[in-house]
Amino acid sequence: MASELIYRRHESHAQSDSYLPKPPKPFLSATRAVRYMLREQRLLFVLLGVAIATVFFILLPSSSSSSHFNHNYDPIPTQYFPNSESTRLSERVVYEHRSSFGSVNSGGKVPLGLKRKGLRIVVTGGAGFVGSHLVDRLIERGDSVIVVDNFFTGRKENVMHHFGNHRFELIRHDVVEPLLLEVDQIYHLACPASPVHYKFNPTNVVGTLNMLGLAKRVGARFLLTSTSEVYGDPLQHPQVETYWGNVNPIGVRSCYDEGKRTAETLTMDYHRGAGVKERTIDSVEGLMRLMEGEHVGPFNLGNPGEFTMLELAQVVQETIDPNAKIEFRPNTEDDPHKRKPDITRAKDQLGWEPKVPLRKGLPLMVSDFRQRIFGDHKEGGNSNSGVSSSMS
Ligand SMILES: O=C(O)[C@H]1O[C@H](OP(=O)(O)OP(=O)(O)OC[C@H]2O[C@@H](n3ccc(=O)[nH]c3=O)[C@H](O)[C@@H]2O)[C@H](O)[C@@H](O)[C@@H]1O
Repeated sequence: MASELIYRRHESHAQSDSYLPKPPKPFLSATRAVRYMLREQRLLFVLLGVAIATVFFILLPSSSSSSHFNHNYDPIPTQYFPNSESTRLSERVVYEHRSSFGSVNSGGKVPLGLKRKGLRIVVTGGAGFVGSHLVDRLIERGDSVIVVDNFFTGRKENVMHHFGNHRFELIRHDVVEPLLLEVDQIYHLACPASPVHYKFNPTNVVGTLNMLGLAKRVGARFLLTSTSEVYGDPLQHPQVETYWGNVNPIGVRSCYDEGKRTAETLTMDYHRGAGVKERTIDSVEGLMRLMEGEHVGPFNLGNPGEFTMLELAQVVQETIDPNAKIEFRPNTEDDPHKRKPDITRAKDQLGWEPKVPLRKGLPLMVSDFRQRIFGDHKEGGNSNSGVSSSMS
């Protein structure tokens, strides 16, 4: 195309004798342009124009990208960096990349390699106490989470703040019925966890079996939250993971104890396929470390601090409600007399140990429940949460 145009111009020069304009002298035209600009302070206006344009282009990307930040962008979570110093540095670099690309690339693409690929994770019992905190952490980390819960003791309100997030789904489903989902990881927490409930509910052996079946079918990593109840009324103190426990198989609480023990058995049976499990949890952090690691078999994740029920009730009075009444009631049959997890394995292999002492943790737990149940954001109110009055 370009060569054709040049050719035509040559052609017209050859044909026209009447008017031959002088070829422009580059030097002359430049001086003419300079003179033009100097005349009547035009140069000043040109420079002013350039300055305004520059300011515009500098401000525009940053202001538009800040709105991208608020709506589209998940910064790489801090836990993926080994220390806080490198975290700050890396985040700053990421934000800078984002703001400069954001204005150019209206599609909002993040440069390859800057964002960790989110996992698809199912959390059964995700509407419960531990489960909902776990879900918060997974969503915060950038994963896609499906909560499966029959709301037996859990509440929709515990996860409602994620409604509208495209990485969150909630399914009302009883895990005793099979379920087919495409996921990378399964946290199996669904369980009637308190004595009030589990006595009336045949254990979730079938639920565990279903979830293990799902894990096997889709090749997902599996984590079962078990319980220290599997140690029964222990004859060994403290209890290490290899302790087999002392459970009355026909007692009133045995449906829970034996149910979880069977769930552990099934998990290990499936593992001789592929699986991970652990016992007694008090920490979402510990759960996540377990899931992300290459460990197999039970881990005690619990607080090895020992106190009597009376001491616990007194701490409740001191830290939560001085007016809470302590009532003495008969113990449930087969209740363990003494229990203390040995957490050496968790310390050595996961680098995990509980960080929150009882006196600090109890008020935190109460205010968490208050917030969930009453939507109450105030600390130290007078309302009795019900935690203290029924202690025996
Ligand atoms: O440490 C423990 O011993 C227990 O800790 C947690 O239980 P937690 O969060 O304290 O109890 P809940 O708040 O009652 O959560 C259990 C969840 O499972 C759900 N669930 C229960 C029973 C059932 O059949 N299906 C089901 O989805 C409940 O609705 C609830 O959302 C774990 O979820 C239990 O697996 C574990 O045994």
